[in-house]
Amino acid sequence: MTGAARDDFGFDHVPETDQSFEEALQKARAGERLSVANGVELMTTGTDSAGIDARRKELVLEAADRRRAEMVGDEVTFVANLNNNVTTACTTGCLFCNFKNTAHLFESDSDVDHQGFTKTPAESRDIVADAVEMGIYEVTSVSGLHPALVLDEEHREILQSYDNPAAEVNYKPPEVYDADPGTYAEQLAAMSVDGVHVHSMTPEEAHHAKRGTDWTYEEVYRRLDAAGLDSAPGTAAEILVPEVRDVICPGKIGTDEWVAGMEGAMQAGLDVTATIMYGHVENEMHRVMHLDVVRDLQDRYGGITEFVPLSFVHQNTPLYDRGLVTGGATDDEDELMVAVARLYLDNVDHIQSSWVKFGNAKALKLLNCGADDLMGTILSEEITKRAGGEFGEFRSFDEYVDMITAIGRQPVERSTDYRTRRPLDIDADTHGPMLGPHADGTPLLERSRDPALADD
Ligand SMILES: C[S@@+](CC[C@H](N)C(=O)[O-])C[C@H]1O[C@@H](n2cnc3c(N)ncnc32)[C@H](O)[C@@H]1O
Ligand SMILES: Nc1c(NC[C@H](O)[C@H](O)[C@H](O)CO)[nH]c(=O)[nH]c1=O
Ligand SMILES: N[C@@H](Cc1ccc(O)cc1)C(=O)O
Ligand code: SF4
Repeated sequence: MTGAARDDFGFDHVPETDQSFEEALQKARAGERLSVANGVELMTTGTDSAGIDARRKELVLEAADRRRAEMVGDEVTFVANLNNNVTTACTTGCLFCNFKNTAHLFESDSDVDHQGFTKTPAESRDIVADAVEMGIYEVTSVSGLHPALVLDEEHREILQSYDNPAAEVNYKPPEVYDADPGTYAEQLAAMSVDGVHVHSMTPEEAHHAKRGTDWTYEEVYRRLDAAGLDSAPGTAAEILVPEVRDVICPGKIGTDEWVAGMEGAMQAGLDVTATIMYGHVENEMHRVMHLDVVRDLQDRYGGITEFVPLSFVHQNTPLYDRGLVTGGATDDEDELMVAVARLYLDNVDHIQSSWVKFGNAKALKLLNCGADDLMGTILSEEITKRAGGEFGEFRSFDEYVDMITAIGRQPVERSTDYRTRRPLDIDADTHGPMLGPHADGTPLLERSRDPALADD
């Protein structure tokens, strides 16, 4: 187990079943659909004894690795992408998050210093344009819920029509703040440089983009699509069980709302990803219940391109500061999370191993536990770094080739939706992206217009 005192929360859902580990393993090996009880048996290496059994764990990892090979083969994919976070101002206050800064600090009359930022649409465009010139295929943009951020001008008018917009619908006009983020539509349009793929608007952000209106998620995502959105990240999922959300993110949308947001995105024709953020107060039952919500959603809509296990980074977070946790997931837990995700999610093709959360060595190990994707180049990172993560903000194509060939697999540059795939020539002298609108095979940083980056 982790250092988390998980028994202290009095949860209704606990990792207990009337099933056996052996039966669950046998079903997993046979490719049969697993029940929640089966998943818990695998995730705990058996509820018949406490702690992780090393021999049983190896059997679960082996079954998941074999399933990965059957489902998607030996290629390891990654995407040439940039993270561009628009603002760190947020009013939600999730206890696992150190990315956000309390939104009122951003107001012009605040004299409290803070490390946060808000970019205007023009600033976002410049940052994305530079990365597109370097050869990226995708920009990922996730942000805090800034009170001045609205979907579009029609949304702003609706919010302004309330008697007390700040109290009723969490809206304050941009004039109150030092920097104006514009609207979501303006930000998406600004980031849509030369056809680069824009991956943005989590269900939490979509909820913010519809606050105070009777718009459906489908309608909101259609408007965002028209503004330039290409696919949506399924973060804000955390653990999709209400009793866990009550502890770690009471201000956030609930499980049903997250599902409704994802459904709306898929109804609007967008691909989505799905995530889990684990290794804090939750137990193995919660993790598997979460996988069940994702599998059910995928059965109904089929638009989830990948599942991303995000291991909780604890160092600088309120959960850790307040003593609610004493650490994150152990190596055993990370391995079993990836493996059981592969075995449980029989309808999701790709499982991501995140080097920014795990570091290179563990990320590679997880590619032998059921994962087949190694994330993206990202070029900059704020969420993990601010939480205390230590694995940097960028990986080059050369590093990707070195890492993936070191475990005997084939590196493949992918599009966000995985439909376009380019196996890399591992014998070439240098490796760079080829799929982005301006990509020509030159290594990413060599083509930067920003001298500070090019000198790296
Ligand atoms: C920081 S939020 C930004 C987007 C938006 N505000 C939202 O909540 O969807 C994106 C995701 O980062 C992840 N995250 C935040 N803090 C983290 C931490 N300390 N460790 C791991 N993941 C974290 C959470 O899964 C969260 O949903
Ligand atoms: N896993 C993390 C990601 N993943 C996003 C991917 O890089 C990519 O955008 C997605 O696969 C869609 O193509 N990004 C982070 O910033 N941090 C992560 O931990
Ligand atoms: N930005 C998120 C991760 C993420 C983004 C997009 C995705 O599709 C998946 C995961 C984080 O750092 O935690
Ligand atoms: S996870 Fe998202 S919603 Fe929660 S505090 Fe962080 S930025 Fe805000």
